[in-house]
Amino acid sequence: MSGVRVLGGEVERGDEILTPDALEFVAGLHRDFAATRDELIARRAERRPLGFLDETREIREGDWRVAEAPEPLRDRRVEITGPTERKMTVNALNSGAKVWLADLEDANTPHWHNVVSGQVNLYDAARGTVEHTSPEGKRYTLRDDVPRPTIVVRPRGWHLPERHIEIDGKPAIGALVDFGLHFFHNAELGKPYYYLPKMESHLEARLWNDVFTAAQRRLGVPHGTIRATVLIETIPAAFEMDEILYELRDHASGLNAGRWDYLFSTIKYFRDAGPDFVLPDRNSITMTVPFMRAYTELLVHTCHKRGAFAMGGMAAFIPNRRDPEVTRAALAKVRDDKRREAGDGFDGSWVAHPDLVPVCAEIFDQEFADRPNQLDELRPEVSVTAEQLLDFKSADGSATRAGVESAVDVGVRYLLSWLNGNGAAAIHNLMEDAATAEISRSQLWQWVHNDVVLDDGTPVTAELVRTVLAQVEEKLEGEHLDLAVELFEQVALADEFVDFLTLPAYERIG
Ligand SMILES: CC(=O)SCCNC(=O)CCNC(=O)[C@H](O)C(C)(C)COP(=O)(O)OP(=O)(O)OC[C@H]1O[C@@H](n2cnc3c(N)ncnc32)[C@H](O)[C@@H]1OP(=O)(O)O
Ligand SMILES: O=CC(=O)O
Ligand SMILES: [Mg+2]
Repeated sequence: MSGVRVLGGEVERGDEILTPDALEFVAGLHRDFAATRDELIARRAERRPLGFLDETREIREGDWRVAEAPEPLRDRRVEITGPTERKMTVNALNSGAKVWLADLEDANTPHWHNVVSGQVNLYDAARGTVEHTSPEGKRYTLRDDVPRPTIVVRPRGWHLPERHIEIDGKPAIGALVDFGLHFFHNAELGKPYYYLPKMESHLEARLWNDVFTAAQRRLGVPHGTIRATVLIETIPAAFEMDEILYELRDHASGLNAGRWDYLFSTIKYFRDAGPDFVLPDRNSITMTVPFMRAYTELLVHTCHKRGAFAMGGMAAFIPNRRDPEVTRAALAKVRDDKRREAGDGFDGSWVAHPDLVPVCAEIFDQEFADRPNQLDELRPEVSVTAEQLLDFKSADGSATRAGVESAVDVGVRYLLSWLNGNGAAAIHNLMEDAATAEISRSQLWQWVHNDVVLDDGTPVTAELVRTVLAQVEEKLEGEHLDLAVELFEQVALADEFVDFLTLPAYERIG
């Protein structure tokens, strides 16, 4: 295992995951692909003018399809997402969903402990041996009377390092650590399925495809065993849906409309582009706003033309078992969201909480009748232009004081949770994770840097944000509060826009 050093501390059963052979496997992927990954990350900073690419016209106009879905991925009508913490792993597997998106990304803080224990839990989950006893003595075991979801793992995006593993003197790449360790230990079970986050181009999809091809060859796994669903959750990727599927066509199983990161990416890409690109308060940008609708319509159309699954996204409303009124409102809103997606042709959707599984199932059951999906809904009438995707003026609403206060409050609370190791949190009855927190802070950055004036006539300045930040700090407490406030100020206000809030935050955790 020359050239590989594990710098992270001991984690229970970590030796079963961080074996010399597994680390050698990850290092092999790193040596082959790190340079390309670095180049592609650097390319992102160019922020080219957006439009459908001339050089790939033949791919868009060509007649090709992705590989047919394997049996465990033919019916994806309800996918529950969640971190790979042990209790939640058991709960997700018992939830009745068709798929569990085991999240090493938006819902996870990549503390070394979470990275390694997440792999332990995934190992046990894949083998049906996961169980847990809570500190209060409650036993969690897998139920025999509920069909077990197919597990689809979401590794970190290309941007995050994993500095607890050093390869040839450099930090490892989070994406290759998460994928590599999972594939190495679980490929033999025949269902290495992944969700791929935050890509910005088909060249990044080509990189994943090359990683998959190499990984399968090295372990003697047949080409095409891996299946990946790509999140279309950045604005540049919306212009390359066909191309992304094409690059991954032997391994592709679908695209997902990751609405929260998509909004974040939109704000980030056009953060300094002037008033036509400024978005109003987060809660006024719903999925029926024309530019968001253009995105989901194009996604369903593209997927079904290519035989790929179109997966819906996350409504952030979550039930509260202690508050029936909150639960009733959340269920109604989630039901509306899933109804729209099912009617638009999606093949299934995401839920954040076990109590939402039946709601989503009911809607898609009705829509599918006796079909396992609706790949046959080709939506030939859909035609989406670049102008429609970029028509941000189509979002009605304004920037408000409540919007500023909520962005600061949610952003700081989320960072506090993240620093404490919980990458997803219920805040004011909404699911908040890395993607939604990115919207909070990037929106403030955009408003401050574009001289936005609130609907009550107040200009949004750094000073205003700092004043609200001080008020929020007063209300909160917790071990890492100072750090959460400091990080929030940096990611919301620093002159040089921070690409991802998780980058500086990661520097500060163990
Ligand atoms: C933008 C995106 O990327 S979306 C995808 C990423 N985000 C996510 O995956 C978020 C997933 N959801 C969650 O993490 C959680 O639901 C939260 C943090 C929002 C709320 O969690 P809690 O406050 O624990 O909710 P609540 O108290 O209602 O939970 C009730 C039970 O359901 C379990 N539960 C809640 N959500 C989940 C889930 N997603 N998966 C598995 N179990 C869950 C809890 O563990 C708890 O179990 P228990 O009764 O055995 O103790
Ligand atoms: O990952 C999903 C999103 O909405 O972001
Ligand atoms: Mg996301």
